[in-house]
Amino acid sequence: MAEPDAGSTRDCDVVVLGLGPGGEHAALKLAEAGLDVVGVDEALVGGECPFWGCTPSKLMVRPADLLAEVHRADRLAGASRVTPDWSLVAARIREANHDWTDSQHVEPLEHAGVRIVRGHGRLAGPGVVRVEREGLATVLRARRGVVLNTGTSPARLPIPGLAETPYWTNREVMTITEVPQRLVVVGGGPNGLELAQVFARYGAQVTLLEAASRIAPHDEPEASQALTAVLSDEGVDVRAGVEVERVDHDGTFHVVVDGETLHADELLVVAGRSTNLADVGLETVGLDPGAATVEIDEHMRAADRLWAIGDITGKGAYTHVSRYQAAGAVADLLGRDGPGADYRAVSRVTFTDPELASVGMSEDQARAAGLDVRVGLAHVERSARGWLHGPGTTGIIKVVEDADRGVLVGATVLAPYGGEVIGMLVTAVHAEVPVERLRTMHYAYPTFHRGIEAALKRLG
Ligand SMILES: Cc1cc2nc3c(=O)[nH]c(=O)nc-3n(C[C@H](O)[C@H](O)[C@H](O)COP(=O)(O)OP(=O)(O)OC[C@H]3O[C@@H](n4cnc5c(N)ncnc54)[C@H](O)[C@@H]3O)c2cc1C
Ligand SMILES: NC(=O)c1ccc[n+]([C@@H]2O[C@H](COP(=O)([O-])OP(=O)(O)OC[C@H]3O[C@@H](n4cnc5c(N)ncnc54)[C@H](O)[C@@H]3O)[C@@H](O)[C@H]2O)c1
Repeated sequence: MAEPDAGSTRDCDVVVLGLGPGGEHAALKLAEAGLDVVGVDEALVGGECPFWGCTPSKLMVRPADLLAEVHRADRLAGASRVTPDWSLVAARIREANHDWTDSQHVEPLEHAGVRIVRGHGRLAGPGVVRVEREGLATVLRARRGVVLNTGTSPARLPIPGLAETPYWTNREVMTITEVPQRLVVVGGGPNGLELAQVFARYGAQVTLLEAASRIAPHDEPEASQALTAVLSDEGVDVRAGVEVERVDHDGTFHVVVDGETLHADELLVVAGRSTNLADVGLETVGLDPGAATVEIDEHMRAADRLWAIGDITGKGAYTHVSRYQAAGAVADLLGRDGPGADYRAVSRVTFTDPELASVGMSEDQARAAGLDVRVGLAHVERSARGWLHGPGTTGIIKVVEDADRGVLVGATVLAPYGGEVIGMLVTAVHAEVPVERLRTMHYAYPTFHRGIEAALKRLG
């Protein structure tokens, strides 16, 4: 469908400003429901996840895990040999995202009737969006309202010298064709952990720098500790509680950390994200333009004729949260009754090997919320399946109970397939299944999820 002429004014039912995973889904569903929808994006339709986030990073994780498995085969199956070849990884990423073009995202939208407008969009009052491209402005007037889904960008760290160097963010690293020999990674969150392990497995000498006192600082300390041991065993130099004082580049990166200078061929900074809210006209709808996130109610309403979804809402910077909120906003825009958004059982998975998965509250968060907390901890390597699985098996399962109510409010699984094992704990937290019922159910032998029974037995 033709793009509305730049320089024109156009009426429609809904404008979706920012087409990340949530915006894309909302635009599609609203158009399929018969509304006249305009979708606006200044870059690639589909957002961060398919082009520079989830998909390419997992296309790196999968082959890196295979390399590790082949090495483990030596001890379990027989001598094996593999020659790491990054060109296969790079080619698969390029193929998956059509060489960083977005026709595979645009076509289904246009097929459903969504009109795509390219350019930088700003709110210009309730239900109005002004899009600018190459000096021309298009004004979109939405009868029902605007869905805001502008997402995030890599946080800019105020480290002296850094901005003058050609360091990598998640954008550049997804396009590389060669693995550097020496890599420094700044940030020990999900991004840094996944990528540090990938590059170490592909032969890079990796140093991982985390400012907090431990990597994965938002996860359970037992998981951080176990994951630190895993990465260290694989040769990653894990340094937590450190400060990067300065960065210089003269063909080589020189990274000053607590007085010591590290030298690296590449520097990857994945130390958090900033929401894209500074220049979207929040003030024109009565919202604070300096806010880090947009406050929403349980139907994703943020202001008069404005719905907000995705990372900008601060409810969990994950693709599945963005899609979940999109579904809620669509239902509200279409006047359909439905349950309000519920974030008690948001799950998240860091795709290291073993996978670090969690749901709901950590022990510290539950205590801070004033709950009467009991925790149970089981070690994966001490379980039957852990022992059978052999090398590469380490981890924990930790459950957090609200003892007053006798239900789980959170859980963490660090284990092979941890992202799958967490599934039943998500159900337990979401549906508030009584711990007594969880304790008396069947757990197949010998599975990883059987470790949940062991953790439940230790609640105390
Ligand atoms: C390396 C990496 C790995 C990740 N891995 C995972 C994972 O495994 N699982 C997971 O659940 N999540 C993962 N995430 C997070 C996930 O990518 C995001 O949560 C997801 O993309 C949802 O973002 P969003 O819907 O808020 O919008 P985004 O994906 O950020 O998209 C926002 C869109 O809005 C556009 N835009 C912004 N401002 C404007 C404007 N003013 N005008 C017009 N257009 C605008 C942008 O161009 C962009 O297309 C990862 C993130 C990164 C960086
Ligand atoms: N598997 C997944 O679901 C997945 C994977 C990657 C990213 N993500 C999402 O993307 C978002 C961004 O991930 P991320 O890992 O880039 O950010 P993050 O904010 O989750 O973690 C960044 C880490 O960098 C550290 N840090 C900040 N400043 C630092 C400094 N100056 N020096 C050293 N360390 C510093 C922080 O303490 C933190 O541990 C996350 O919110 C996450 O939701 C999800």
